[in-house]
Amino acid sequence: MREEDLEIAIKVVIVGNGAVGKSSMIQRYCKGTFTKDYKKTIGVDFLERQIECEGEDVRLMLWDTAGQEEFDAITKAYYRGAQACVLAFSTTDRDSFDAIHSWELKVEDECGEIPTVLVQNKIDLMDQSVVDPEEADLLSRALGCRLLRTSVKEDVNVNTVFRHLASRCLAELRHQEEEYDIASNGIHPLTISAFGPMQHNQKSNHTNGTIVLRSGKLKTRKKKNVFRNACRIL
Ligand SMILES: Nc1nc2c(ncn2[C@@H]2O[C@H](COP(=O)(O)OP(=O)(O)OP(=O)(O)O)[C@@H](O)[C@H]2O)c(=O)[nH]1
Repeated sequence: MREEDLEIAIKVVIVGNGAVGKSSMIQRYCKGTFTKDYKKTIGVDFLERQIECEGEDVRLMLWDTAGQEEFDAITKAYYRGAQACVLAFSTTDRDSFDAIHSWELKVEDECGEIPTVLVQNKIDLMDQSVVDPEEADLLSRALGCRLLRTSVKEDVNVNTVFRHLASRCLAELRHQEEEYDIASNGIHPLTISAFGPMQHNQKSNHTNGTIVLRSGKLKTRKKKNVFRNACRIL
């Protein structure tokens, strides 16, 4: 098998309070649809989309998690193995903005530091905004991630969110591949593992018929966890 036959798979988790528009964002991105009805997510949901990014075939696996606290125990398990994260809040919901730090901590607890984007959704309702634009900018700077303002309803900036994350992940991957080359004189040690909710120490598994190859040994950096879990799939 040639390296160009391989595809890069990125697991992205979308987190944030209930009703900020997480499910709508994933539906919009993967299916091109939008519905006004609110049906709260029970536990987790999953959709995927294939894109081309910087000359690479990338499969984005988008994990939609319930924003309601009652599902916290279930959803946390699904953060594991994620390589990127969307932190979402709503323009019209102050609590959802105030809760961003705690969502960030929950994800970091399970995944370490991964490429993240802060998303302010529902900007079509800017006239009802309860979040000062400067506050949102400050928060994104404090988190060290980019802020993107979206309207899933009007399809504004949704593609940019996922393209930005894919691009950040590819940069991390390239960086880590360079580190391998140096560390292993060009020999890439690989193990096989499955994506999805998995234990930190899980090495080999098979779910949904998808095989994910992952690097067996990475240079460890403090809490940096991009692509420690999975990168290229058949
Ligand atoms: N005006 C407006 N409404 C939106 C937008 N995005 C989502 N909504 C609406 O907001 C409501 C909640 O959207 P969901 O996508 O179900 O929210 P969620 O974050 O997945 O909620 P949970 O599943 O409870 O975590 C729905 O009625 C959507 O139609 C947007 O950009 N603008």
